[in-house]
Amino acid sequence: MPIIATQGLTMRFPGVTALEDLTVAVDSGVVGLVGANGAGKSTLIKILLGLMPPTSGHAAVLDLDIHRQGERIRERVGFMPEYECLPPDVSATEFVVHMARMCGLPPTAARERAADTLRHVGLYEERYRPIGGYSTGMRQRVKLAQALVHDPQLVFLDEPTNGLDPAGRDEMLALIRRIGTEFGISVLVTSHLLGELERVCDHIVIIDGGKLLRSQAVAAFTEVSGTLVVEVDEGRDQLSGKLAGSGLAVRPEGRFLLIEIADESTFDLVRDGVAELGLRLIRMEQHRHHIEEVFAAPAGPTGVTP
Ligand SMILES: Nc1ncnc2c1ncn2[C@@H]1O[C@H](COP(=O)(O)OP(=O)(O)OP(=O)(O)O)[C@@H](O)[C@H]1O
Repeated sequence: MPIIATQGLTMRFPGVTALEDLTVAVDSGVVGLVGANGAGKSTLIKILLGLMPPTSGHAAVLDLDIHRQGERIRERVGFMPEYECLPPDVSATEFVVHMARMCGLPPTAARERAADTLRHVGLYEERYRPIGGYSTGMRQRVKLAQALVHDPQLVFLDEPTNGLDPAGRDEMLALIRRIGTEFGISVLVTSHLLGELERVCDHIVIIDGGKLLRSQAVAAFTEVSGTLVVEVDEGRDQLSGKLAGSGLAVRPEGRFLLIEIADESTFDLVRDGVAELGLRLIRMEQHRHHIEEVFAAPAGPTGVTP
């Protein structure tokens, strides 16, 4: 059963079409929704939560109809909004307990769930301090905790890495991956950065101007290429010369040597070359495509998969 399925979903605001004839289905796991600012990501989330009826088309979330079963969808789906929505003068604990109570949990269960969830998202002693004094990273964690506190089957995370520094982004992305794997909760996460979602998602949906550009498993985007990446501690140029002399197509790129894999013997030639020169091999692995490279290339016959 797909966790999300849309059929001809269209949303028109006066003067702007936010979504246009969007038909897509995704299975459980960590799903990335990528698009530039204004592509229609937040609009799609609001429609999927049953908060805003589309102009036309249909959609189901966890097999529940957005037109008729919005309330049941919201019982089973957590939502982390993009915008700032936290009260500054209460603590994270008070806020998340309140949200758990709003979801129908009795007082003791709400307190226990809130404590567990805040710990899972990495908020410890600071959870007793007013939210007003929190960093952006801490606020994002509180928003995430309130989305998870009622133990949903699926969470929608709208731009969770927004405003975070590189270390904060990495931590948030790792947390999102854990939600999908350790906690077993499916995730729909939006970002305008394709590269960061590639790292944590099983499947990527790309929209542009409200239209579906691509929907594909990440593994299919990042299939291994015919290039071998080799890194040695020192002696990169020496090795490059030796391998070229053995008939391999070699080119340096930064600290690495990129070598075209002719056949199985390529691996042996590299191993022997490194050993004969007495170099220290740090890395030898088959290069993987990144999603961004796929998009930089002109669309081939299999380019668009609606
Ligand atoms: N309530 C509204 N009334 C009018 N236009 C709207 C409304 N909500 C969204 N839009 C427009 O619809 C388009 C899609 O907006 P949406 O917020 O869904 O994009 P997004 O991909 O989430 O972008 P961002 O990352 O900037 O939030 C934009 O052109 C936006 O201005």
